Amino acid sequence: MIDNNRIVIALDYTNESDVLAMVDQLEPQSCRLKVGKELFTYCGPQLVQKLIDRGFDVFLDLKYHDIPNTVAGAVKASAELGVWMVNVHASGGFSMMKAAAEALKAFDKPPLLIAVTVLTSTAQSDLDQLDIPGKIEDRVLHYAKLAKEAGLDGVVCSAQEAARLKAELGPEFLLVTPGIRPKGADAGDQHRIVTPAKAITDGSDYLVVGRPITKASQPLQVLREINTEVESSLR
Ligand SMILES: O=C(O)c1cc(=O)[nH]c(=O)n1[C@@H]1O[C@H](COP(=O)(O)O)[C@@H](O)[C@H]1O
Repeated sequence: MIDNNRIVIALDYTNESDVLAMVDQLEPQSCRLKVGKELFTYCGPQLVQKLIDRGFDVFLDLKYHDIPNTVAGAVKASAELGVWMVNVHASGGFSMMKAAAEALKAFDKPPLLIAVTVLTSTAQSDLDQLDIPGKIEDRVLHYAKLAKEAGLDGVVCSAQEAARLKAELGPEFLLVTPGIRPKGADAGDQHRIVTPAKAITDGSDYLVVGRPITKASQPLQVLREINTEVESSLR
């Protein structure tokens, strides 16, 4: 069962003091935290451990994409760190995803393992430029089906694809959706954006939100507003 704590804050900072200045204002009951490539490269597993020790669920977003043996080892390391969620790139392929899922079988309380489908910063024109055929939403669905078959718990996608994915893959398969923008917020480099209310209504399980909160003059106020929007959409 998923609770009402649906927001995952993307801590895309460059140093520990900025992270802790933000995290000290937050409570584990009102959000989860995401550590991505930038922060992890600056501050490493020690900071992840500090966030876990403060009682937060941590999504380690390193988007592993490598040979199956290497990804299995990296996923195992993240489980040993005690994170709540970890991700791989679905485009790494079925064998790679399966190896990652297998690596977690040895753990009593493994992290949720999810696959990134097509990045929310990707537009149809980007796929065309890469000479990748087909529509984004079809590719997302195809990758999500492969991830489910490989034994993963869910996918990262845009909430624009959430309704279709929930209908095709069932309620238990988790949808983690970045590219969340409250009405009027700056899209930045994101292309496939959705409001918190629409994301929840369409079936997103967890909403990843970075800059709309972290760059706000009053981050806590924005988090509260988003949580209120989420709660009323869940009712
Ligand atoms: O895996 C992710 O978290 C991710 C996948 C994706 O498709 N798009 C995406 O934006 N993300 C991450 O989600 C966060 C979104 O941040 P904002 O655009 O600032 O809200 C960033 O930390 C991204 O690295």
